Amino acid sequence: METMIEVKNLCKAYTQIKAIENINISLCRGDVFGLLGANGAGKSTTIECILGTKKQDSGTVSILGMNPQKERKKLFEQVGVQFQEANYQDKIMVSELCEITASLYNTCLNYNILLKQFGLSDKLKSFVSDLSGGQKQRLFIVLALIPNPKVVFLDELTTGLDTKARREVWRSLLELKAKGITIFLTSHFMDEVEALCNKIMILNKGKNIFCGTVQEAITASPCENFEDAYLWYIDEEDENESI
Ligand SMILES: Nc1ncnc2c1ncn2[C@@H]1O[C@H](COP(=O)(O)OP(=O)(O)OP(=O)(O)O)[C@@H](O)[C@H]1O
Repeated sequence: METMIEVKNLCKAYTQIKAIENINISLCRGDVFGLLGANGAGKSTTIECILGTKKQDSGTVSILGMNPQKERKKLFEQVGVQFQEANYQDKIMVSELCEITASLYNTCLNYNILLKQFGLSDKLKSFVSDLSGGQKQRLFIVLALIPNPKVVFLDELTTGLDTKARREVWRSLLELKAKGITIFLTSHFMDEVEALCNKIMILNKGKNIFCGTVQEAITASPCENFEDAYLWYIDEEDENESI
């Protein structure tokens, strides 16, 4: 199986705390990986170190066989990233933002098709600033997909989306998975993780406390469903710490 993302012994500390410690992740073509953990567990730090926008203290990262800090330009032709808060000028239309994004890449998908897929066709001539929170979130996923990436990073995938929009995003992502795209996502919703991810990692205070499939997580816990199992892992860890 072709390895798309390989992270070895990734560590990063800030002045006050060790944000992540010895994180190892290996993802193949078509994997949908969910990085889970409470607020402050270290998910964003992990993603930023993997993308090379933060420098790790130690450990190595390879995406599509490239070093994200050294081969940025070449690598990011093939990697899509969903930004939580994009920096765009105030009065820009959806079509203009898509056009500008497309102009950054050598090869692109037709953004009109992507907008349709994510239910935004009728917003083509709207200002981005006039979109609802959920519409913006979907637009950011579209922007991440414009370069026709082999790997996409989606941070807090469906935060702020209504039930129907979430289901539509899931459906679109499963289509991407079927095409062999590797998806790295973070989410606070266990139903979403269950529906999409074939591999998960639970972080607690920067440490990997579980890595495997959703089913393995349930089986290795005393719980019957994934959300209970997730909470059990985190509580278990916190209790061990306080002993
Ligand atoms: N620039 C920074 N300087 C100092 N500490 C930081 C910095 N960024 C993050 N931290 C700390 O590192 C820890 C991990 O933060 P991180 O943002 O990676 O967590 P997260 O899992 O993404 O959280 P959330 O779900 O709230 O987005 C937290 O304790 C946070 O306070």
